[in-house]
Amino acid sequence: MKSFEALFAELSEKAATRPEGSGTVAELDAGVHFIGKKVLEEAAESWMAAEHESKERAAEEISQLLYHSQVLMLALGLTLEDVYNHL
Ligand SMILES: N=c1c2ncn([C@@H]3O[C@H](COP(=O)(O)OP(=O)(O)OP(=O)(O)O)[C@@H](O)[C@H]3O)c2ncn1[C@@H]1O[C@H](COP(=O)(O)O)[C@@H](O)[C@H]1O
Repeated sequence: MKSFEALFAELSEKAATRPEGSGTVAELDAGVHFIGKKVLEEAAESWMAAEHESKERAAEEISQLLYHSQVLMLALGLTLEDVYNHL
């Protein structure tokens, strides 16, 4: 199991070292407009899974929403603290 902080550390490392085959690097290269659409898509899929599917499916979609949100943060150069400051 991976925590939100551990995932962000992993993705930050990928963004810095740009390993071959990383989906995160590909998504960062695609840019904020592309990443924003992924965030919106996963938000919609989380909602649909919550209303019409199972708790397990909703958890899966929410995990993807968190992942794409972190990629958006990286694309903007935001840290976890930048976001936590608003919680
Ligand atoms: N948690 C995730 C994660 N969640 C989602 N995704 C990506 O987001 C895609 C899901 O969006 P899609 O729209 O393609 O999927 P979909 O067809 O809508 O699928 P569903 O939403 O219907 O299930 C997946 O194919 C992955 O590419 C993720 N990619 C990576 N991670 C984590 O990030 C780490 C680094 O990944 P890489 O950069 O690829 O090495 C990995 O170790 C993982 O832990």
